[in-house]
Amino acid sequence: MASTPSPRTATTTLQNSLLSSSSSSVNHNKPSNLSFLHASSNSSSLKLFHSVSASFSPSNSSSTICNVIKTVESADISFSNARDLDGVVSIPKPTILVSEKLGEAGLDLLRSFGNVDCSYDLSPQDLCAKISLCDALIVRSGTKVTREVFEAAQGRLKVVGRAGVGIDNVDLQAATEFGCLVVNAPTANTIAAAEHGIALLTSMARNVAQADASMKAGKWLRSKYVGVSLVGKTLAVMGFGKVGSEVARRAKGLGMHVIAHDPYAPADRARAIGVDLVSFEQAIATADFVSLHMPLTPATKKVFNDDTFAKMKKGVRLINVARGGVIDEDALVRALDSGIVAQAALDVFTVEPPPKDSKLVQHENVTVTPHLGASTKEAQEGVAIEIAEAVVGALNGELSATAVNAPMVPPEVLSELAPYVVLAEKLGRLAVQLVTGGSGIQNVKVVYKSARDPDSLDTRLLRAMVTKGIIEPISDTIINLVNADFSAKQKGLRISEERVIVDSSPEYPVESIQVQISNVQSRFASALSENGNISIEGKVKYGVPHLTRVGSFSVDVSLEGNLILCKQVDQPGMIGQVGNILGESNVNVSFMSVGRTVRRKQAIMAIGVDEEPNKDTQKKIGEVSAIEEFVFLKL
Ligand SMILES: NC(=O)C1=CN([C@@H]2O[C@H](COP(=O)(O)OP(=O)(O)OC[C@H]3O[C@@H](n4cnc5c(N)ncnc54)[C@H](O)[C@@H]3O)[C@@H](O)[C@H]2O)C=CC1
Ligand SMILES: O=C(O)C(=O)COP(=O)(O)O
Repeated sequence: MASTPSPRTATTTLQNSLLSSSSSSVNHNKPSNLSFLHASSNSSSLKLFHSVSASFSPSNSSSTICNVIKTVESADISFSNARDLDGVVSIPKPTILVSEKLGEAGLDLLRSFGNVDCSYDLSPQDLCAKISLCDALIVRSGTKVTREVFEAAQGRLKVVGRAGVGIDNVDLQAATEFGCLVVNAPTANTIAAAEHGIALLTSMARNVAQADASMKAGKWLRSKYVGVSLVGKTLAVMGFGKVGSEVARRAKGLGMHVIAHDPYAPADRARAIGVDLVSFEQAIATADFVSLHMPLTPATKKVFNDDTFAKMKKGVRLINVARGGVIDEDALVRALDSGIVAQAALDVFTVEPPPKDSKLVQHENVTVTPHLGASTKEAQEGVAIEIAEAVVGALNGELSATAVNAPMVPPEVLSELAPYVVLAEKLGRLAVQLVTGGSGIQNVKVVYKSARDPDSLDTRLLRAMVTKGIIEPISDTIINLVNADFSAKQKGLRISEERVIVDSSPEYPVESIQVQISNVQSRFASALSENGNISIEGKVKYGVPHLTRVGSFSVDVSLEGNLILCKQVDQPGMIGQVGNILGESNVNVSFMSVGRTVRRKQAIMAIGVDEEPNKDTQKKIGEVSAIEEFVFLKL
């Protein structure tokens, strides 16, 4: 193949980084699963190969690890191959479809790399019709990138770029199944969203939108639109992440007393800007204003509902620039009608756009904006550049720090580590559930005992899976090998690793994995080791992950289903008593293990259960006199 690059093509870097000119198969050892461009040496025909990537969702980690090894060859790429006059084969430019308005600087960057098709307001049918001619798609929150879109792409779509934070409009599972990388731009619109939150807060307090509408209708209603002052009032920031902390900082500047609720934010980061982290109940019961900045996850869906509104101060005011789905919108209408909520200012809605006759939108005490949080010139330029760089990088086959669905590990490493990957995630998931809400997690240490030389043990995937286990239950980010470190850093989480070389068989990559979380309180004090850290350890036995240590106690339970940990006085009959209570409420016990430090003193009982025991059953377990503490953990 000729080596002179054509200036009219965008292929130089592609060729340099990805082109495998002599092999006819995908190079699995290359630590990238994006696109491998292969030019056959005896043919001018260019083919694009996709390696199917794995999704590491908790429910399917082991099966998809096997899938990752599968490689499929796509059809010939459809942009035509061209030869320059001097005979140099030029690879056609990729086509990038931009389906929503994107800043010019980002578009310029994309145009310098590929053919850019800006087609806004496409119907779902039109999007599906176009997508098979596109290598990349860039969207904001208005385009639904559904399974149908990936199906219609017929294997050509390599990357979807979300020019913003929330990726709830992209079917990530489908993207992963179709081998399509999804990247987002998580930082460039933080300030814009925070400023919009403050704009809604202040304009709501002074009835700016309502007064403006009434004047335009020819009225002069000075006494109707008397507002409320902000100084000295309490603002509860729900979700103390990137946007929430910037809102808090600004509200302090307005003279407000700011508290925040975020079970996973470090208290010292809040204290540094004069904000107290409090419990959910305390936040909603004491606030005059409540501003929402948490992600939409199963745990936060409709978390503001009839029950929570009933616990709020009468006359509370609510701001939402996060996601509409965290509020039960019907319950909010009821709370507004009853006066519990005096006013609400909303930028986001469960369905966007909301129905024209939405009672919430039409309510006279509600101020609305059409999802404008990220819509400043500056944020849109920033987001556009951030996403354009990520998409171009992905088309070049580079690792992306903001990839949300693409693990990149050689298949042979994956297959060997598969059971340890499951163990690592489960240990992370267990460890985070042992932390008392509100403690804030900062330091996590993962200790691998292994007989292997450190150089021949690649722990990136294991570390990523521990990180995934810790972060996913508390965020809407999907963690994988690519974004694990980035996400941990974003959340102020320091994950350190230690290798302990043991004298056992190097046939197995890892003997045990220990996860330690330091400087936190535990819901289960016995999980604290002598040095005060939450510490749990697991091993893989016959291919199945097992929990082998909790704090200073040895146990041996396979990590399947759910787990109850009890600390009790080591005496006869304990297994029977707890087993009976579970049996009476039809909770099936899959295994039990008792570990103790000293005979007839304290012991830990680990009980695997298929079903989640209800509150009554848990209460009964807690009432067994010899049981000192217990905790229910979902695996
Ligand atoms: N309206 C708009 O145009 C925009 C909306 N957003 C939305 O704002 C939200 C926040 O975005 P970022 O600050 O960038 O995300 P982030 O990930 O930095 O912060 C989210 C915080 O919520 C916390 N959290 C998780 N579960 C929680 C719970 N149950 N209760 C309280 N806190 C909880 C997390 O620990 C984290 O600190 C997201 O939903 C995002 O989609 C972001 C940008 C623009
Ligand atoms: O970044 C986010 O999460 C947003 O909600 C911004 O949405 P947008 O890009 O303005 O449609």
